[in-house]
Amino acid sequence: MEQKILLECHKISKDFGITKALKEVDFNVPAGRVCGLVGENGSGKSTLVAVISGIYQATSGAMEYKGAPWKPRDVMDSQRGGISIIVQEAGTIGTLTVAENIFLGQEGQFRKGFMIDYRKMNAEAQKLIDEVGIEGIRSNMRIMQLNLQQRKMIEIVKAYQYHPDILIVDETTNALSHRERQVLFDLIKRLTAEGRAVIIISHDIEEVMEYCDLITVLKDGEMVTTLKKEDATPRHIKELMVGRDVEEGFYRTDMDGYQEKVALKADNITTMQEIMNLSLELHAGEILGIGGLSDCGMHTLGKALFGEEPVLAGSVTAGIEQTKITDAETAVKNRMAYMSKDRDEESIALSAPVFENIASTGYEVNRGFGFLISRAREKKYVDTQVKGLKIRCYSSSQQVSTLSGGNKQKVVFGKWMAKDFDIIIMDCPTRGVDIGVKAEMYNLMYELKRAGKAILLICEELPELIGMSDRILIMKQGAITKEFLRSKDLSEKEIIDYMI
Ligand SMILES: Nc1ncnc2c1ncn2[C@@H]1O[C@H](COP(=O)(O)OP(=O)(O)OP(=O)(O)O)[C@@H](O)[C@H]1O
Repeated sequence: MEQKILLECHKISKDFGITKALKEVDFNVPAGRVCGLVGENGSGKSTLVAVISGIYQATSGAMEYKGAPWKPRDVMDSQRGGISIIVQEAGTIGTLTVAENIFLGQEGQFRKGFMIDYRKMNAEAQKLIDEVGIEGIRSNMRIMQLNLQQRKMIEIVKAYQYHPDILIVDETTNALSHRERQVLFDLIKRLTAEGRAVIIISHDIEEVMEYCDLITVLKDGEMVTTLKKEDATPRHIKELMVGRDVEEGFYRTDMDGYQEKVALKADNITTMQEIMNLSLELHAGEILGIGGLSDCGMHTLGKALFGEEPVLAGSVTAGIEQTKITDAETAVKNRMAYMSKDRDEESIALSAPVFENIASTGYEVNRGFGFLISRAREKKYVDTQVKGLKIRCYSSSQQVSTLSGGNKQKVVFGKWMAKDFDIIIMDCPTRGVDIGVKAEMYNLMYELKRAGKAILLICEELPELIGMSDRILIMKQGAITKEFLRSKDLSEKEIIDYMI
């Protein structure tokens, strides 16, 4: 049965200076449906939903929502009208409580004379948290006490509080663990059952195929097509996105081993939170995968190994001399590198250009005579990464905050790939990047392995862990529960049993 159309976008265009992010895009959102938006990094997905939700005004084109013209002035205006968005970027403030974040800009409803009734605000926030189905977060906690995925869950509550007719979920699932994803998809099912609609942006094509009724493909700012789920296959969608046939299975296929030499060692380490008496050895030429649910401690482990999280007992040692790693500076001196999962907060300088971000890891190697930096050498250092990773920017002087999400991630990747290191800790390195670039990143990781580098791959995607690792350590409640060796027969199911 044909569904009533809630939102119609006619010929929407959006220019940012010389960048034409959207070119006359037509897009419809029917009631009771989940609409997927897919496309390569920088194809215009976030810009389209930003126009729909009032973050940006379109350069030209028109929208109609429930039969009336739709032109929200800003996000608040859009929320009041019935369209809420969970943005890709971090959308919470660390120093405020969960409840204050949820009701930011809406505090007036809790005013009692000159005061804010925080007890009532906390109770209302808790009610919403419970309604969404989130466990383990209290409304009076400070956001800074929460990890990235928990903060993302609060953004879901923030968007949900308006009981929107259209909920937009921009690249949210890649920040969430399996359990949290389920909470979000349960919420989406409830909303669509009530006749509301959801727009999901995701690079996980299998996820899009599972949950979306309609799938719209964008390419270079243009709408390619909209397919019904029953008419789509993952391969066809990928082909439409990239513009050519995409090979399935882009992981390494070899069964090569790794060297005996230990590059990094954790000996019985315990941290303030999460890690308890954990030991591991990472070898030269090895990709050691670390998997588990998001609260298993694997992200903290990455930080602890790089000296960014205090180790209360036990020790971390690295390099030929097995130097004790107590802080990030010592880690870098011992030829270690670290890519954090929390891209915007911990991995890049958003307000700086692409050039400075990548060049920041190369001051030593790009030095000419004395302390002067060789501009030519530095330019080559940056250009190699921009070209190799196809970072979509009008020039390397573009500010990183104005890049698309996946292109920001490429900057993080490029900045570390440019540097010469022996050991790298990668926490969710392919988060938010499109399939073409993922393949390129996997290739680079394999090249690093072959060159004898030691790679610790912290990852929530089991196919990636299985496809890339020489060994996999599964963690649960801060400890290692199982070790798997590289095998062609290893299945996701076998691993999951040790995660939950
Ligand atoms: N504020 C801005 N200023 C300048 N350019 C911008 C701005 N916002 C987006 N762009 C550009 O518009 C283009 C489309 O970006 P958009 O974020 O919509 O892509 P996307 O499809 O969501 O990509 P991703 O999958 O990487 O998130 C990119 O080239 C991006 O650099």
